[in-house]
Amino acid sequence: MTKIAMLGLGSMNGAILAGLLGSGVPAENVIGTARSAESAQKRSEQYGVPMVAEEHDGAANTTAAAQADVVFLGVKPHQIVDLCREIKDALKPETVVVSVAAAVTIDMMESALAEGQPVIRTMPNTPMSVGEGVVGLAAGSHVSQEQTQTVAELLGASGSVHVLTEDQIDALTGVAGSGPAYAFYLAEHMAAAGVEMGLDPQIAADLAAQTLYGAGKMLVENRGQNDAAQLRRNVTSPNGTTQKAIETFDAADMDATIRAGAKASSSRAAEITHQLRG
Ligand SMILES: NC(=O)C1=CN([C@@H]2O[C@H](COP(=O)(O)OP(=O)(O)OC[C@H]3O[C@@H](n4cnc5c(N)ncnc54)[C@H](O)[C@@H]3O)[C@@H](O)[C@H]2O)C=CC1
Ligand SMILES: O=C(O)[C@@H]1CCC=N1
Repeated sequence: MTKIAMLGLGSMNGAILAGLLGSGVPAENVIGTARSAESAQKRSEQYGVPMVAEEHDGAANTTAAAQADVVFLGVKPHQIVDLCREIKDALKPETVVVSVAAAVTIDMMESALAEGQPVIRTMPNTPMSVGEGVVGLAAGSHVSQEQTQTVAELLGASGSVHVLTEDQIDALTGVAGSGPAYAFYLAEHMAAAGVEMGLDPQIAADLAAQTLYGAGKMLVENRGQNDAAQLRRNVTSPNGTTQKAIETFDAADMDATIRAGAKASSSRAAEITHQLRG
């Protein structure tokens, strides 16, 4: 069975790991690393996988990477290239290096690794932790179809996988990578409105959460039949309550604001790429 190393087991790698474990990958086939001993201890208790802290063992990343068939890089974008350099000589030639980082390009990683090392750039989102994620995947120059398939299958257990060209990854970041935050933002403010109108905060939060969950489920189950606009129209009675809410959103240009926000996320990814190139 595929041996997996998760270097930098924080929020995003943790979300992927939760999905992997939920899909039946045995915990003993995974090894994780974190910077601090405290964080390693916490993640080990959370997921039941062996963890090594860089703070305790300077060779934590190389030791973990050397054992793996697939290595997930889950550190911050500005740390990815250094981490590639660090593990370069420890990797088996056929080990696939999978980055989850925004903005770090395949060529940046390939240049920091041994010639011919397979690299896959992904952009996942945190709902992978509950098996409902989205992940975009772009394969580097030295990745076989079988290797892409192996990684797509690992990730596919926790969400829908879209194989894209690398120049489409930033767009996916703007819609889906950052997207859960847009939904949480909506939930925050729907609940706040409920509290302002006199509801108990816990009840208001539950109403917002369940409404977004139910609406999301309807969107998914109606794919190919009724799109988001049609489902919205189905809720909107002429001259009724929903119409008033949507008119209020339109008057504030919320449609344009949401598009601008998603594009700003995508542009920020491109800007970070530019900064990382120096
Ligand atoms: N949080 C999110 O929703 C998403 C994050 N990402 C990407 O995931 C990456 C990580 O982001 P988060 O998980 O949010 O950050 P995080 O801070 O939760 O996780 C980073 C982890 O890396 C560890 N770390 C730092 N330096 C290390 C080193 N030298 N060796 C081993 N471990 C080290 C830290 O201890 C921490 O556990 C970023 O590159 C980000 O672009 C991608 C999609 C979504
Ligand atoms: O905010 C970020 O930079 C990361 C990448 C996509 C979602 N979170």
